[in-house]
Amino acid sequence: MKVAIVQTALIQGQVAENMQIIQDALTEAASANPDVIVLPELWNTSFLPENVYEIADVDGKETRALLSSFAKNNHVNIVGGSVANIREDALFNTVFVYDRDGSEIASYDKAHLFSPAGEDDYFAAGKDSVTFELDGVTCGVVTCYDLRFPEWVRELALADAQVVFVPAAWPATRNVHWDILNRARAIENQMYVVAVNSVGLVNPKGDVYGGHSVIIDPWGSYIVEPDDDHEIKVGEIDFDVIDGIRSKINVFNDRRPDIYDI
Ligand SMILES: O=C(O)CCC(=O)C(=O)O
Repeated sequence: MKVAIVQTALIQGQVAENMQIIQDALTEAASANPDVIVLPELWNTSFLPENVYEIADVDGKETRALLSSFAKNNHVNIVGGSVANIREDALFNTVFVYDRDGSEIASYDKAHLFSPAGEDDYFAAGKDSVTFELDGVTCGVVTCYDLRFPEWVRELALADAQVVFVPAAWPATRNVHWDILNRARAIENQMYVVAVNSVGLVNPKGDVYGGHSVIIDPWGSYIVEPDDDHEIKVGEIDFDVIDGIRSKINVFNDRRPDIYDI
């Protein structure tokens, strides 16, 4: 599975400009002929303008139209990062996923809202973990702060996810956490992690997003290395590597849910 990840800067609160940035990035990514394109978190509004509710996509209408037609026209799967999305008057941080026919095959609402930045003042939290099939491979998605909750990613592994996608808007000041947590989730769940962060935008709180988007294999090795360039990155996932590690050290056979209290 060839994966293209979009590590780009966004513009705070400027939905039309961000739409254009993402449309251009999709076009550039598609030129590498990938099987899947992955976008970062909250690419329509960025993280987190005060007027996010006013400028959010209602029922994901604009996002869905763009991603569905791009997926269909380019015959490519898209894990659509996330967008600020209003559903029944509540605001969610939602990932939409499309297959090569442009059909929406999944949507995921971020479950762990980043209260240190007040995300929970604006957004409603999702409560369902989600897996979906891309070209016959079971995949899952978590969004940014969700990465800090290993039990949430473990649920996806136990649902047989071979790849977990992590769209994010993760500040550069905590790149160390980001790097280590992504690797840990890949190693402990013996799966691939594809993590896609924005880069460079300075928001009103003074955060600079760190990039360091990566593809990590189940051994913890980088298929795409972390850096802070503004660019599309491409890497190949080899599913035999999952079988390889699980045939040597299989944590799923040896785990002891019978003695865990959580
Ligand atoms: O956990 C972190 O350090 C960053 C999380 C975050 O920025 C987010 O979830 O939007």
